Amino acid sequence: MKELLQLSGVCKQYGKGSQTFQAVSNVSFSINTGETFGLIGESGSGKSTLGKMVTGLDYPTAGTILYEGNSLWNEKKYNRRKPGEVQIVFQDPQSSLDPRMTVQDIILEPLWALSAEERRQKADKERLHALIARVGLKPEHLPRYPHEFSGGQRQRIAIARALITDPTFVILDEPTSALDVSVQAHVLNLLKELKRERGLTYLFISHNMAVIRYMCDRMAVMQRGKVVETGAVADIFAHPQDPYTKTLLASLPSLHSDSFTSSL
Ligand SMILES: Nc1ncnc2c1ncn2[C@@H]1O[C@H](COP(=O)(O)OP(=O)(O)OP(=O)(O)O)[C@@H](O)[C@H]1O
Repeated sequence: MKELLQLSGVCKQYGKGSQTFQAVSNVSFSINTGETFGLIGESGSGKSTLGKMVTGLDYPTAGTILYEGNSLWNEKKYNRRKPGEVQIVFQDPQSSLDPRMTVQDIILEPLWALSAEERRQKADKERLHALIARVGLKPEHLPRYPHEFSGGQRQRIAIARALITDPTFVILDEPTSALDVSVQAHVLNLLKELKRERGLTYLFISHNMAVIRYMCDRMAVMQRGKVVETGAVADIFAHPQDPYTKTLLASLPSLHSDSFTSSL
């Protein structure tokens, strides 16, 4: 399998002098083209920080991140080889969508990173309508504002926004954690279908083992900034090695009985 993303010895330290904090410590793993790679860990374990370093929102203080073999960072400078190729969907669509922008402007906004010619092509009305229909929205939604929508609909807007540039790699940072359990399953299934249809590769960040098992091929377990275990999801669920992974799995029986797993 071809490696799309390779992280080697990645660190992120915040602060200066005696006030430093190591949010990510010496993290290494690879993500293959076409897979969904899960990143699980408790709150504050460094998952979102890793996602931000891959999308260019924050720089690593040590280590390398290669995308298709090329380094994404040169010191603090993010090398955007093909703008729009890597996109991110955040956890909370309430705060990640600008309340002053219409749905249409929100979805089209990532196109400003592209060339004028590409922008014209990708902003084509028929293409936009096909995309919003695919994520479960309607043309009459386009002139409206985010507050007029439910949490699930807002996350569909965020997904359309991430896909408008035709990315190859999408980071899903707790994409359904803020949603009602019944809505979660619909959005997860939509993400699975979109991946298949578009040949996407996902980095799926979650603190929910049931969601990771449902969505991912391989996974890494993070604790306090470090990766404590990496492997195929089926293997880790069958034979967890690290005590922390075992603790996470021990919490699963209660998840089995919740309406998330029964609604899938
Ligand atoms: N800009 C920042 N400055 C200082 N510390 C930060 C900054 N961003 C994150 N941190 C700290 O780094 C640690 C890792 O945060 P991160 O958001 O990556 O964790 P997480 O695993 O994604 O947690 P959650 O599931 O709660 O989002 C946390 O202790 C957080 O407080």
